[in-house]
Amino acid sequence: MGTLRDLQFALQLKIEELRQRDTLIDELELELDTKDELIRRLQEELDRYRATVSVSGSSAASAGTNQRTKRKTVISEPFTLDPVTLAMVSQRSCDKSQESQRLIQAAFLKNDLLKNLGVGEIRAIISCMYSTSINQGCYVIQEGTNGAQAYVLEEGRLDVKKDRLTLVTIEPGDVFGELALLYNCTHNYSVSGIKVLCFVFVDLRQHNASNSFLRDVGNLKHLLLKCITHLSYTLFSSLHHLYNSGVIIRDNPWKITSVLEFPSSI
Ligand SMILES: Nc1ncnc2c1ncn2[C@@H]1O[C@@H]2COP(=O)(O)O[C@H]2[C@H]1O
Repeated sequence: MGTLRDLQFALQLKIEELRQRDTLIDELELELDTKDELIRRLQEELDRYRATVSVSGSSAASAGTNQRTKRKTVISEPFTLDPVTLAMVSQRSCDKSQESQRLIQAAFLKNDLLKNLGVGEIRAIISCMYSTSINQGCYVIQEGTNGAQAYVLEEGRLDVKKDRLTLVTIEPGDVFGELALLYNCTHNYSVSGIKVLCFVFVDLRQHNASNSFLRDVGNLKHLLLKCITHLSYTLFSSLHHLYNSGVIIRDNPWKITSVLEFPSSI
């Protein structure tokens, strides 16, 4: 049987062993964090690469239906969309030419709020968008109305107005109406034009599930939230404040520097 001194010595050895293990765990956790970050960046790179490949030229379009179908099922991590839903969405797609799809995709990729979606997710949304035309002198969006839809302009020109004053002009390939939709508030600006063609992106949060098409694609509402989670909280607060006080924020000078989770109330 060991003496008290032996036991104390054994205890110290154990304590030292535990300390070394703690240090090792800390190091491994750090390494894991670094690898997670690397994976995230590579995933972003991959998404960007896939988007570029699919946007570039019609040669990709002629590469065969099989390849395209396969690409449609690619979903970016960590925001996953149920593959079954995505498949159903794709099958029920509203027909669009390759050219229109490229125009919408490019519009999404140059929009600060939408560009962080994965390429598979952008395609899922595109497949649900439908085409509409606006007659001469019509308002596409009226200031103060609910943000139920967002649009991509296909043809023509539109004016963004506040108190009848034109602030900016929307060109083909621009997304508009997305601010009220994503901030879940009313439009702060009116948008009107002469003879335009738009693609409409419906807010799935505001439709009841009785419509089977919308019920099937109901999961896409998470994509809207994903757009918002890609903005830092500070940036969002500033934008939200400016947006609600009627200041133009679309061409904002801020850069998105970090990715933070939002409180669930947003
Ligand atoms: N500089 C701008 N400032 C604010 N809105 C703009 C600007 N340019 C285009 N818009 C669009 O005009 C839309 C009006 O409706 P929303 O406020 O929902 O979203 C707005 C934007 O999509």
